[in-house]
Amino acid sequence: MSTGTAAPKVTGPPPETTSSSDPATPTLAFRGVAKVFPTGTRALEDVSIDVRAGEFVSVVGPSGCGKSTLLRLAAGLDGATEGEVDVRASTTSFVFQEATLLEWRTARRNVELVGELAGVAAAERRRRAAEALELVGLAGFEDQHPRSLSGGMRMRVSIARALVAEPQLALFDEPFGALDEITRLKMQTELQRLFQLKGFAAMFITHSISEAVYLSSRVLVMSGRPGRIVDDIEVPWSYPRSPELRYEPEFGRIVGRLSHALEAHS
Ligand SMILES: Nc1ncnc2c1ncn2[C@@H]1O[C@H](COP(=O)(O)OP(=O)(O)OP(=O)(O)O)[C@@H](O)[C@H]1O
Repeated sequence: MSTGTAAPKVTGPPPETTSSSDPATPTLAFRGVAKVFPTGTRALEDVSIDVRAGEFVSVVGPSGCGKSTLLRLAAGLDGATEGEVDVRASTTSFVFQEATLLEWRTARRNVELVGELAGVAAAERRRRAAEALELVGLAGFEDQHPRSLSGGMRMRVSIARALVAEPQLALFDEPFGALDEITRLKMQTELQRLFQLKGFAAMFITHSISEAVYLSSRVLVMSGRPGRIVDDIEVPWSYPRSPELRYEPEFGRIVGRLSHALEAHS
């Protein structure tokens, strides 16, 4: 048994042979995963999750229950102490709560960075970056620096940077947590549209139950630390979803069930 300082225990075939196109094979799978930090903190306990192509899975849970740890394991940024994390994606993108942009680069050059690191030719990089920025509604803002963009626009750049890599798996750690409510609702509408368009598998961490329900095909509820999956709720609506969905009685019923599950296991 390792203490969590070992190399990340992420398995799967080499990238060039991986594919998430077979719906029977999860793009991301946790199998009996536990995580104990060297400090002795037991963050996760017996977590098993499958996320398939075309699934948008949100995770909600009380503060400190291990949600970010779960995402870090999925990204290969840290290793499981017990169990296995199996990633079958040729490309994985990660979107953080902060947009984490390079301030001295324009929006376009922030998005181009992904291609630069991958050795993509300059003209092609530029084309892909322009396309990704247009997708997130930032056409015309390509040459602005992050400091002259609003919080919502900065997050759009961050999402464009994630999508330009054409990920099969996209991991989101509370990306809209720092935005005002109106911008947040707008970004939710945008993200589910992009999800439908691109068809990646998504794991999304949030403190907002209604955000989870609006965006997701499934919502997982974690218990208080050590985090375990205590509920797994399917959300019935197809994509794209109208913003008015939030006012449907069934939407409220699912939010209510999740709230009860959270309260019962906090
Ligand atoms: N590198 C680390 N070393 C030691 N303990 C850690 C480390 N990272 C996280 N923890 C602990 O593991 C537990 C889970 O942390 P994590 O950040 O995953 O929770 P979270 O559910 O994302 O929290 P929040 O909802 O407040 O963002 C916490 O008790 C935290 O203090």
